[in-house]
Amino acid sequence: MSAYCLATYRSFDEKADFHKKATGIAVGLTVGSWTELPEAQKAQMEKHLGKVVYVEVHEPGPEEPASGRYADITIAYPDVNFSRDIPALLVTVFGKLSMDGKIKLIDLKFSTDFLAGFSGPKFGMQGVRDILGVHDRPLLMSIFKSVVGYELPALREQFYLQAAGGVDLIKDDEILFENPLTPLEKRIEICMEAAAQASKETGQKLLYAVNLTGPTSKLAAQAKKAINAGANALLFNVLAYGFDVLHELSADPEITIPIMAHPAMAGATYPSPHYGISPSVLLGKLMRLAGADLVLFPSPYGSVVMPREENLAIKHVLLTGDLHNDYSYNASADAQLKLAASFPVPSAGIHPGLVPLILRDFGQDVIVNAGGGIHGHPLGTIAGGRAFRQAIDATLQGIQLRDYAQNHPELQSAIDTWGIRE
Ligand SMILES: CSCCC(=O)C(=O)COP(=O)(O)O
Repeated sequence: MSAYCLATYRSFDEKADFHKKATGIAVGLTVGSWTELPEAQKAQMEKHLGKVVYVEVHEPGPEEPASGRYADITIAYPDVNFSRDIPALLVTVFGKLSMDGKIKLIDLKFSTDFLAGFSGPKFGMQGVRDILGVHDRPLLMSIFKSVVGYELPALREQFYLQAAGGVDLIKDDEILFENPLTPLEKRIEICMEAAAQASKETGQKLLYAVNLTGPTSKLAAQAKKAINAGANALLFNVLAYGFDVLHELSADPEITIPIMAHPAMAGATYPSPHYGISPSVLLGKLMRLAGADLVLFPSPYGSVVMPREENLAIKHVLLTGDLHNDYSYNASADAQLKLAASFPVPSAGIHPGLVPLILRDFGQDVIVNAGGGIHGHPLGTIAGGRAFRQAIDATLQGIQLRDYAQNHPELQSAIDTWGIRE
């Protein structure tokens, strides 16, 4: 049987014949034209022809505006039409189509054959936990803040304060690029030194995700330079460089440390209900397929807000969701293709008073991540980390933050500053 990748779209139009539209997509994005072809050529082209799998029309009710009329359309694209890489798939299923009126790509399912071209996250959630030796609680990450224009000693101090507060991971700010004040190798050297110093005090291991930047053709070499300098994780702005670049980095056997995907620029693609690509595809399926070990995305709780159901859909595809389709499902081959889970990192504007909500939605399989919520703590950065750890401990023990805070001044001070969201 031929193999197909499936794309589902939500198409908005007040009057369109959506079945006709679906056929237009299936034919237009594959063989170009069909009914006009002579029979002999049809036989030859059949294996390249896209198929309409499903059209479900939503007619607006009496209270809804006509502009609310839409259809969910699923098209199967024959694998034979594209190479085994994410750019080829995306250009096939949503290249020109992304510019053709109100239409959003809301799901992608991959054939077993297509999935076979990807090994997914090298470490994944379990591998990151194994490196850190922490298996029984959510992890805590902090973000460097105000680092542009700083010199190495100031950076070292900021790193140490974050680490001493008990965080498990520290990431560079995504806007910290290669620069003369804090060049990559020097930055790694002083930060790993500070990590070792803090580790003697906290007894914890720590991952430092250094921002991998520069011209695309030099990124793999830069990553290896970072590893030689002692880096134990990489931060990568995936959407600025492209999913295929992440895939090449994650598949490179000499890149032996976890890769953390930053969502910078994702807001140019997912938020509109009518255009772009849904978050569970953009920040979920494609990130995991391309090999991100950890994936940051806006949370439903903080300063850059994403609706909760979209967050939960990202969580599902990063952790458990099968990426294959059922249309050309090959159970025995697919069993070998289980990709490791990517660690979800809901972020932006997170403070300790949000921890119960985060754990309610994500359970233990989450990294609680904060920049301002750690550095902005009134008692300082170390207290900021401690307040988060206390909020996590309290929530895991089923204790209300307010009660736990009575004997934990760092948490109390955080609650006084940011409050608690129920
Ligand atoms: C929108 S997800 C990326 C989060 C991020 O990188 C960040 O710097 C958030 O910082 P904050 O001070 O809002 O915790």
